[in-house]
Amino acid sequence: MRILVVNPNSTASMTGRIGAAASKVAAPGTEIVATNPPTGPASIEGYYDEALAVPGLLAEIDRHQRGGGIAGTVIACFDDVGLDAARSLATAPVIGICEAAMQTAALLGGRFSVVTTLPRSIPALERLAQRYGMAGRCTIRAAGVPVLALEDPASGAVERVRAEIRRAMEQDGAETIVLGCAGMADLARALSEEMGLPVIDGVTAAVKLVEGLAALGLRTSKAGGYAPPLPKTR
Ligand SMILES: O=C(O)C[C@H]1NC(=O)NC1=O
Repeated sequence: MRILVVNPNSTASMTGRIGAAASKVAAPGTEIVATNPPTGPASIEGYYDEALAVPGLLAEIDRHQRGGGIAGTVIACFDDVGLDAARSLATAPVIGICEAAMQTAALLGGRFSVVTTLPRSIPALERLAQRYGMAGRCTIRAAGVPVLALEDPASGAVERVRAEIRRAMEQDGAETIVLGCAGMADLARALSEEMGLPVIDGVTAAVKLVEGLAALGLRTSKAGGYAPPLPKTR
């Protein structure tokens, strides 16, 4: 099967790391097609960037869907940007990494903490926690690093993520940790071992969810809100 993993921001190096993390967990026979829009925000840090990223995201999904053979799509941005629109456009399942990570955390423990990048992203993620029924069992924190600092090994960003995870474990009673940025996808396994508790990345969790849904032959329902977009005729 082929799984489309779309990084909605336009930073190709981040897409490369996301695609590599996804490929590492993909089952034999699963091909990961990692892509990003050619234009749009280089990183998504708050509501304005989210809105700007949606047209490019939908164009990438449409382009690859027309090519055929896509078993499912992962929206590789922790803000789950454009998720409902993408589910309306797509025929196969569409999984946002925030929803995938939070649902996975709920299967592995009680309270969990999300560690994202900047404080300005926290309100949007709190809204998603409400939407996904997780608000009562999660704390959302920010490490205070710009998204693109994760692209620079010399930035100290990973150290700040580590320190915020430790604070979550000490202060929040976190039983699991969710990495709140697609740019952290390649950190989860090492951090799980280092911290001694499950550290969950939404990219890899979403890939396995898509594989499972595809294996069950399940697709997004078109019976209601996710019905295909209507042509606009006057
Ligand atoms: O705000 C964040 O860190 C999350 C989000 N921004 C982005 O460009 N990719 C992300 O996963």
